Amino acid sequence: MTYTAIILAAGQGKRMAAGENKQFIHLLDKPLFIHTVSNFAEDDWCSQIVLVINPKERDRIKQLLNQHPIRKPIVLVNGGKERQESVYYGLQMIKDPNEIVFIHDGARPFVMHEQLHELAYVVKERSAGLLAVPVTDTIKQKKGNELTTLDRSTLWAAQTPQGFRKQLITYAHEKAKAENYIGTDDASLVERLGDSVAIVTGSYHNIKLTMPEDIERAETYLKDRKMY
Ligand SMILES: Nc1ccn([C@@H]2O[C@H](COP(=O)(O)OP(=O)(O)OP(=O)(O)O)[C@@H](O)[C@H]2O)c(=O)n1
Ligand SMILES: C[C@](O)(CO)[C@H](O)COP(=O)(O)O
Repeated sequence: MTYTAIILAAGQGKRMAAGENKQFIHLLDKPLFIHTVSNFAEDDWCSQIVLVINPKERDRIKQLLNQHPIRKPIVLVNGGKERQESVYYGLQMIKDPNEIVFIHDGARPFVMHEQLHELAYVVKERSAGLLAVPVTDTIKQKKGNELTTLDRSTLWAAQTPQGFRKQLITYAHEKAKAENYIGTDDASLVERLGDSVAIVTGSYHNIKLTMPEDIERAETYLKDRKMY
């Protein structure tokens, strides 16, 4: 079985406050996005990679890809202002409506290949799925001054990759766009069609590097070399 990976790297990394897109932060020997792209390139089931980038960073990205050769075809695509727009532009590069497409944050370098394969099986059967983990904190909802506690046994923290048949996720994006809906992930766009999305239990190691504190944790994982 094979899939196409859309890897998103067109953000700004504001919360990381590195003074530039966090994708360029060096984790030990390589920039963050190179770790993520290499991880997918090393998965035999990944047939091609669509890397979504900020057009202003194209030259720098190409230079870094030359310095760190990737053993899979890579298509570079210009992203948009919002993550959702960036995904949409990435989807335009895939022609086969039945293709299994994994949408993945460039900021998550540690997803394990076994989980990619589990997700591919699920998408083949069910058309839509994502990696997620049960939340471990108690989650409070604050509306004005009123605090309520959500039932933790029903809560999952969504990760990426999120996988779909190309036709389904493209339709979900087009509908969201037409209705000015912006979701924080891609699965939510399919959920609002009334379609079901399957959960594959992921790993707590599949972190998204978001805040400065995440860098130390990521380097520890890389030193252990247990992650991929
Ligand atoms: N317009 C955008 C915004 C985000 N992303 C990508 O989507 C992923 C998840 O987004 P996030 O972690 O929020 O990254 P940033 O948007 O860069 O971070 P911040 O929200 O802190 O600015 C990242 O790999 C980011 O590069 C993207 O391709 N295009
Ligand atoms: C898609 C995602 O990684 C799932 O947890 C998350 O919603 C992305 O959010 P961000 O604010 O764009 O990082």
